[in-house]
Amino acid sequence: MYPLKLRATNQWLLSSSSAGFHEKPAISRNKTWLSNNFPFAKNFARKSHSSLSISNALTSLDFVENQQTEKISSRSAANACALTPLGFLERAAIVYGDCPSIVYNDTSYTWSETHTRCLRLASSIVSLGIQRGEVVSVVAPNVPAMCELHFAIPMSGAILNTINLRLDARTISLLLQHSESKLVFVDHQSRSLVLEAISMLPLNCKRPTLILIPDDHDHENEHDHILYEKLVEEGEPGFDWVRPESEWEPITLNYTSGTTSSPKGVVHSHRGAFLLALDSLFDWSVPKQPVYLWSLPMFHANGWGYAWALAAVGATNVCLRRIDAPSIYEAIHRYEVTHMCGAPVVLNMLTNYSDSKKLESPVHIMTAGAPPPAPVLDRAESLGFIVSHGYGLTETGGLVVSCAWKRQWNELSAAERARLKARQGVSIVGFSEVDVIEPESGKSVKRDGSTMGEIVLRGGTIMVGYLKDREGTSKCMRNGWFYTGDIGVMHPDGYLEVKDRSKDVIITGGENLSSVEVESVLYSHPAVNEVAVVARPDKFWGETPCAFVSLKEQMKETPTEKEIREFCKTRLPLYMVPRLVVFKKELPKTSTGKIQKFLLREMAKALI
Ligand SMILES: Nc1ncnc2c1ncn2[C@@H]1O[C@H](COP(=O)(O)OP(=O)(O)OP(=O)(O)O)[C@@H](O)[C@H]1O
Repeated sequence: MYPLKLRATNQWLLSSSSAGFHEKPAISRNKTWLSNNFPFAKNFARKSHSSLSISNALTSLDFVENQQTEKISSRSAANACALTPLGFLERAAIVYGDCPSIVYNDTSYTWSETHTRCLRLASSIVSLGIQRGEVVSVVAPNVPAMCELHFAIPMSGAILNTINLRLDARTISLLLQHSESKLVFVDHQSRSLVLEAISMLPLNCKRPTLILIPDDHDHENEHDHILYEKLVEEGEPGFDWVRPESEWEPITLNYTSGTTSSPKGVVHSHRGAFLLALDSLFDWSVPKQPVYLWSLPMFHANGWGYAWALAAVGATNVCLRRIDAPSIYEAIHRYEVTHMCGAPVVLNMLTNYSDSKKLESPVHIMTAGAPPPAPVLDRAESLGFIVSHGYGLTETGGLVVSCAWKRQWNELSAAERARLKARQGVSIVGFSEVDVIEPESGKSVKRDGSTMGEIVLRGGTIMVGYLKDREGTSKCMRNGWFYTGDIGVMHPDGYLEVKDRSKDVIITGGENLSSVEVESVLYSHPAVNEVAVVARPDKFWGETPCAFVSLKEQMKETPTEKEIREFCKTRLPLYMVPRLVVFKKELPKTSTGKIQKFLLREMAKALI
């Protein structure tokens, strides 16, 4: 376990030998931090002088390296400035200064206003006593403050921690305690939830200060708290924001969705966030000044990195408090939305919405977060959505694999196009590598589209590590790879396809069965709304597939279990056909919209 010291940015991942930490001279701390985290810094840690600061360190390191290699210096203060996505905002204020940055109900700002508001906020956060490297949390939906805080918090030198507002008070309390959060920005609708979470903190834990983000019309309870707009008003517009001294400094702490286990605290650096933001724009071919609808919660991995990336292209951020089909369609129409992101569950919701009609202009939608069934992709495209498909984890900062589309595929039938698009694809250009490996040997599996193995990744956007969890970090980051815990196949054309999470694979009669494949077939049934296939213990086969199905409400005739099984029998080998089909009104989901298969597995077990 890392005893977390968040007070100085370069202390945050120290090893447990930090008992005498405060007596150490600054350079010694920097050396420990650098050498703990970055292999290249090992030389520096051994050789550098004790009076150097971190920013000098890189220059000094090269100086030492260059002396050894007698090469011309390649890295200097002029070219080794820390990469950070925060600079996008300064540029946006110049290039797109009078263009819309954020729109939400009756509120709208320009990029110049957003820049000034973020500087003011950042200076107020510093005035509240927040130090470089301390954690500041946000519990809010996709409202303008959420966009601003993505810049303002790290511009104050603090680490941004967005918390999923659909969590319960107990979990939020645990996250606040784990992150040692000093300040919490709270949307007025989550106020009582967060107060309850704070009341659950252990007595010896210092309570974070609460900043209320009120609604335009709701002034109740305002007097109890520091108000968001007050921080904006009182802050310095010309604040010299706190730049990272090293690009490896943490910018954000994101907790995973908790689909398979308790949420893990994933830390990303300024460097990782910068690389991901630019690469994501490039990979999706996002043009300058798109109109982007915030249908993906920003609290989910910083909206897959787009919370920062959109400033680089001067986008209009269309904020949305409620994420449901009528609100999304209304916003698309009203603001002439060009781009949006959403998990497959959102695509499914949009395509099953009874009032949905063909879009007036095409909308680019990026989907990820769970396997998108081919029939859902097909339906979305027929409505006028241009769907792109990406794959990533909280640990990768956003989407690092995507189904790069080939022009010749446009000639194929709609069903074939959807089948190809349901594959996760290839590494995005600026990332490094994706592979599927045999667990025992670590060798790449055959590129035959059927041999399953674990998906591994490497690239500049992989997290720095899990907070206070050295063991968990080294478990998934080893042998030069990040181990995803996802099972996939590699197709002969080099495209990856996710088959399951390792915990969700069903082993029946010794055969590995992909629940995702069975689900995809069930999604093509006209009466099926949502489906999840899980393992059910079986004395003879070990496990058999059990399908949990929710049906579309508007169906006049509902299918029977036998009919659903017959439907599968004509499309799947017998061993993949669910032995049992359970109809449910709704399937249990995590707060990021992922079906909680572990709960369904327990239900399936109880059905024996
Ligand atoms: N395009 C995709 N297709 C299939 N699965 C995907 C896709 N994109 C993401 N995923 C799944 O989502 C996972 C990443 O989700 P996230 O980081 O939000 O947390 P989580 O894994 O759901 O939560 P926890 O790790 O706490 O269980 C991936 O490991 C993968 O299983």
